[in-house]
Amino acid sequence: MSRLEARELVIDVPGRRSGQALSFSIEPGQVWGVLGPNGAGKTTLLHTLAGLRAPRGGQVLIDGRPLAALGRRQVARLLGLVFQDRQDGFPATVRETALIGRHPWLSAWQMEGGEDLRLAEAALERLDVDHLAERLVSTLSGGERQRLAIATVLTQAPRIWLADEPTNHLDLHHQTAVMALLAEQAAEAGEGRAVMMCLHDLNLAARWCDNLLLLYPDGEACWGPRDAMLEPAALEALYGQRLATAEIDGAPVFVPVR
Ligand SMILES: Nc1ncnc2c1ncn2[C@@H]1O[C@H](COP(=O)(O)OP(=O)(O)OP(=O)(O)O)[C@@H](O)[C@H]1O
Repeated sequence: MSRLEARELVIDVPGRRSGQALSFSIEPGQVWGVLGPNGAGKTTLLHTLAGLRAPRGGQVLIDGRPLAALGRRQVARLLGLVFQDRQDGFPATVRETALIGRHPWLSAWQMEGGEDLRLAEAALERLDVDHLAERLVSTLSGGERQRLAIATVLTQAPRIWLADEPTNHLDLHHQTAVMALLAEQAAEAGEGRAVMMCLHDLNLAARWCDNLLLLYPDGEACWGPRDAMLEPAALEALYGQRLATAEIDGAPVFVPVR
């Protein structure tokens, strides 16, 4: 079990005055969504929580220990990040790429073993890219790449998931499948994981997240249980966009109004 905590955290958005200090804790079993318009700082927040960017102030802690005090390998075992953008570093197949998820668990020159391969194959199958295992990543479609990125983190098997727009490029079926996977990671009996994701789709957030953090372009923020945060007037202010609201299957649905 691992909990991820932001304590008086001030993220460093270049060229912007320091925004609100963020103090929240993502508990095992919880699924948090980060909402906000383009440029609000969602990716910056996720990268700061992952220890890839220094904050202007405050701390990130895992199970009460400052991230800065943990080694990179230990962080990589505990925390997985699905990036919004990715480049092909060198030619690699889909299977080889998924296996990169095992690197935090191997020593410097250790080759992946049978169990690593089994985990990678299971993750590729779960993300519906197992039929592409021999293909070069450079030949994949946008949605296939996105599913491989998630399969790679699934192979890594972290206790904490940070996902930057995990449904980017995905068709409706795969959007739902990925949200179900992330919810399942959080809910897993006995070993629930802490999950936080940035989302642009309010309706996915309303359906799948239990806590929401709203990030405004001026650095202000608010967070809390989903139902309290899905206030139409607050969401309209967040996006500068009028919304119509309905309820389907017990969950609110938001539609932009022209
Ligand atoms: N290296 C950098 N140099 C200058 N500005 C930067 C840099 N990195 C990020 N920014 C700026 O910081 C702001 C926050 O960026 P960030 O990627 O966190 O936003 P976001 O909320 O994830 O946006 P989006 O919804 O478009 O993905 C943006 O205005 C961006 O242009």
